[in-house]
Amino acid sequence: MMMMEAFGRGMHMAAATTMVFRSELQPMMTPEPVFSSSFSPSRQRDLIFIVNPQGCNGKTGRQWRKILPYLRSRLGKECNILESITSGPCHAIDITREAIREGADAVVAVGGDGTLHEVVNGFFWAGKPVTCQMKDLTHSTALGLIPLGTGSDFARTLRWKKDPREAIDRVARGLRSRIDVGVITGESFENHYFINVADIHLSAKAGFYASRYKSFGKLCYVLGALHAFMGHQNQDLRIKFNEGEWETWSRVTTVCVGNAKYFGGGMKITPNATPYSGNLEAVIVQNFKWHDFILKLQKLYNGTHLSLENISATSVLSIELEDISGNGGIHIQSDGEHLGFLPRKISVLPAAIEMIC
Ligand SMILES: Nc1ncnc2c1ncn2[C@@H]1O[C@H](COP(=O)(O)OP(=O)(O)OP(=O)(O)O)[C@@H](O)[C@H]1O
Repeated sequence: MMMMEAFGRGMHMAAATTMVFRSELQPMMTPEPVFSSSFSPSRQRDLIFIVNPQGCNGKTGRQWRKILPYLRSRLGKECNILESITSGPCHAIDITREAIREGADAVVAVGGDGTLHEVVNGFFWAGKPVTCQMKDLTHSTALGLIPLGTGSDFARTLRWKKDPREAIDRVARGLRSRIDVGVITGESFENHYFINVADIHLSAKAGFYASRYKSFGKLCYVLGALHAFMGHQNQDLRIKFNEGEWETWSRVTTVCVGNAKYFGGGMKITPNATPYSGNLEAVIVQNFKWHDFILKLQKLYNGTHLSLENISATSVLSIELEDISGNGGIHIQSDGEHLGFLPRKISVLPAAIEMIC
C-alpha cells in the first residue's frame, strides 16, 4: 500500500417545550453490541495501524514503539501489519480513505479521540461511505482502536481500558459489531462525522482552550472549561428536534449531543448514549455560571447531572441549532475538533460502520 510502511509485514427555558422535559426522560435499556462476524481465517488480512506520534503529548508515539513487538508476535503470522505514522492534523483522514479503497480489512486508530475522529471521517467522502473498488460487495473495512490519547473518552463508553495489549488482543479476535455515527451538516459546509460527542457553545470553546493545557493531562479539560467561562455569555438558541417545530431555548450555556457517554477526560456528559442505540442523546445546559460548573463538577463526572434543575436531556434522531442573536459566534466542535459556528444540523447514521469490539 502506498504511503504505508509494512512490517513483517435553565432551566431557563422556563417555558419548557412539549418535546423535552427532564422528567420525561425514560430510563433507557442499554443496547448491547451485536457481533456479526470475525475476519476470514482463510487469507492474510491487511491491517493498517494509523499512529499519531504526537498524541498525549508525544506519549502515544513512545508507547506505540514499545508495543510493536507484542503486536507482531500476536498478529504477525496471520496478518499483514502496516503502519502509517501521521505527519500532522487531518493526515489520518487521507490514509484511511486510501486504505479502504485499496481493500484493507481494518483501519486501526492508534491515539486519542482526535485521531479516532479523523479515521472515522476517512470512512466517508462526499457524503457517502468510501468503498473498495476491487473486492466483492460483501467486503467491508472495519474500524479498530488502540486508545492511547489524553482523554480517550470514546473507549470509556465501551469500558475499554487504556491498555494497549488488551486492545491488540481485541484486534486479534477481530469480532465486529455495527456502530452508529453522527453527522453534522450545514449550508456551505462539508458533511462532518463524529463518533463520540458533538457540542456547542461553552464546551466547544472549552475544547479549544483545553489544547493549550495538554501538558496537565486530563486536567486540561477542566482548565479549558474555566478559561472558556472568561467573557462567556449564555445565549438564546432556536432548536428543532427530529424535524419538528423550532423552539426557543433561553440562556443556553452548552448543548452536548452524544453518540457515546463521555467527553472532557471522563465527564459522563450524555450518560444514556450508546453507539448501538440508533439515536443520539441531546443534553441542554442552561444558565450555568463558572461557579456552577465547579460546584457540579462531581455530578458531571459521574453522570448524575441530569437531575439538576437547569439541565434537560432527550433522545433524538436529529437536532438543528440556530443562533438567535445573529452575530454568528456560537462555536461547535465534535470529538474535540473545532468545526466553526452555528447554524448546524446533527443527525445519527445508525449502524454506519463496523467496529472491532
Ligand atoms: N504528526 C502530528 N503532529 C501534530 N499533530 C498531529 C499529528 N498527527 C495528528 N495530529 C493531531 O493531533 C490531534 C490530537 O491527537 P489525539 O486525539 O490522538 O491525542 P490527544 O489529544 O492526546 O487525545 P484525546 O483527544 O483523547 O484527549 C489530532 O486531532 C490530530 O489532528
